[in-house]
Amino acid sequence: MATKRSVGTLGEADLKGKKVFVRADLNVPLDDAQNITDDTRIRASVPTIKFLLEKGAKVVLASHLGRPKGVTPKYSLKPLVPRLSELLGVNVVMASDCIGEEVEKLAAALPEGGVLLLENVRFYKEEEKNDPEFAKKLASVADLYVNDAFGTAHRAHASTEGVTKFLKPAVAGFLMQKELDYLVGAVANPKKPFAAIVGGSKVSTKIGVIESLLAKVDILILGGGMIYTFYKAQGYAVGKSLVEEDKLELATSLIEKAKAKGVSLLLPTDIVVADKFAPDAESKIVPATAIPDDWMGLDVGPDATKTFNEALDTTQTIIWNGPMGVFEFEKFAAGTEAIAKKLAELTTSKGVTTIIGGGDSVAAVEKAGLADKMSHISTGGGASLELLEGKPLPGVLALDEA
Ligand SMILES: Nc1ncnc2c1ncn2[C@@H]1O[C@H](COP(=O)(O)OP(=O)(O)O)[C@@H](O)[C@H]1O
Ligand SMILES: O=C(OP(=O)(O)O)[C@H](O)COP(=O)(O)O
Repeated sequence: MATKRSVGTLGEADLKGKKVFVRADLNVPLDDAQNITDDTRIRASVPTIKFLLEKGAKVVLASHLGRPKGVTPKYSLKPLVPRLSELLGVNVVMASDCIGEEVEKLAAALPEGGVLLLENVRFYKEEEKNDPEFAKKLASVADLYVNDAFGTAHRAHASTEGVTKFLKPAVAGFLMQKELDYLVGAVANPKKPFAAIVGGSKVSTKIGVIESLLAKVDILILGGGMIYTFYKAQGYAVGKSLVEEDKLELATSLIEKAKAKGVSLLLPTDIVVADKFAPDAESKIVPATAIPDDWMGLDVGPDATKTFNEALDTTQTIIWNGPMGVFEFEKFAAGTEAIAKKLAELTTSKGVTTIIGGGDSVAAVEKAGLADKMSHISTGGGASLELLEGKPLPGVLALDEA
């Protein structure tokens, strides 16, 4: 297994009075009014932080939110403060930056059992560049490091990887440990037939994962924004749908590879198209081969759902990452809801192992009220897929050995 599991964890170390830099993945979905629409990732981060507070530590909490280019108010972590404070039972103090003088002062003033939330680390381009100077600045306000950001463990960024060069010990939090324990086990030896369902909008990241998935799975179902690149590669018209022009050749070769490996690669046969990207768009169901000009595919159609369900009925293990459509808009939520229902039914009535990963996929399952019916809800979509591929997760590799 490429990602070692025996990472150091929070033990009985003397934490009293220590400043602990906790990297969490608080990348939660927010609506236009900055309300949190799914707080799964915040709730999942609570046990580690609470443990530290109960031991008398001072927590400096860091996360990214979204993919901002520079300082962008829309991606501030401020809207998370009330919910975090409520869940932790303390008044979380928020800094207006993640490094610098103000942060240093606030960190120095933290009482035992206090929490300082830093502003979005991705407001600095140095974060994603894993810049050592930036990592050093982040590290300078703490005594030790805890990484609980499983959802970001596949990124070698300053706050997930670089910072471990400056803070020792560097250990995994409870969420990180729980995710690795479950996923490494389930993925190393999946009960077969094994299916992966991949959708969502992060096409350029996820299309690369598909190649490795073909070596592991028996069935690969594609949905979401992923599919239009495949259609275009096959010569179909895709209207205004999401397409990654530079991935067309890759899509063609993936279709061929799936055939050669005997993997059943299922692309939707029908699509729900919209005349604009909006909740009140006009919509209609069309064959995947006949997407009209000026329309865009925003969900998979009912025939596709039927075919997917039949294929899933034959499986023993299913990993799902990425919604089938723009489920945030009611008109385009049916394909995603159908998958959520099918997986819940297979888990509860047939004992199929179902693993759901990714902020938005989990939000969709929560929205459908089915989260407690799945075998494992993972806080990482891309991270769980990369783990499944057998790729090392830099955020995990950087931690101390147990
Ligand atoms: N056909 C589509 N066109 C554009 N966006 C889509 C489409 N289908 C799904 N999406 C969007 O994909 C987003 C989730 O993508 P992604 O971040 O890759 O998933 P996850 O967070 O589960 O890993 C959702 O906000 C959803 O609206
Ligand atoms: O939401 C996340 O990933 P996911 O959508 O694959 O679950 C993580 O917070 C990582 O975010 P990134 O893909 O912008 O690095």
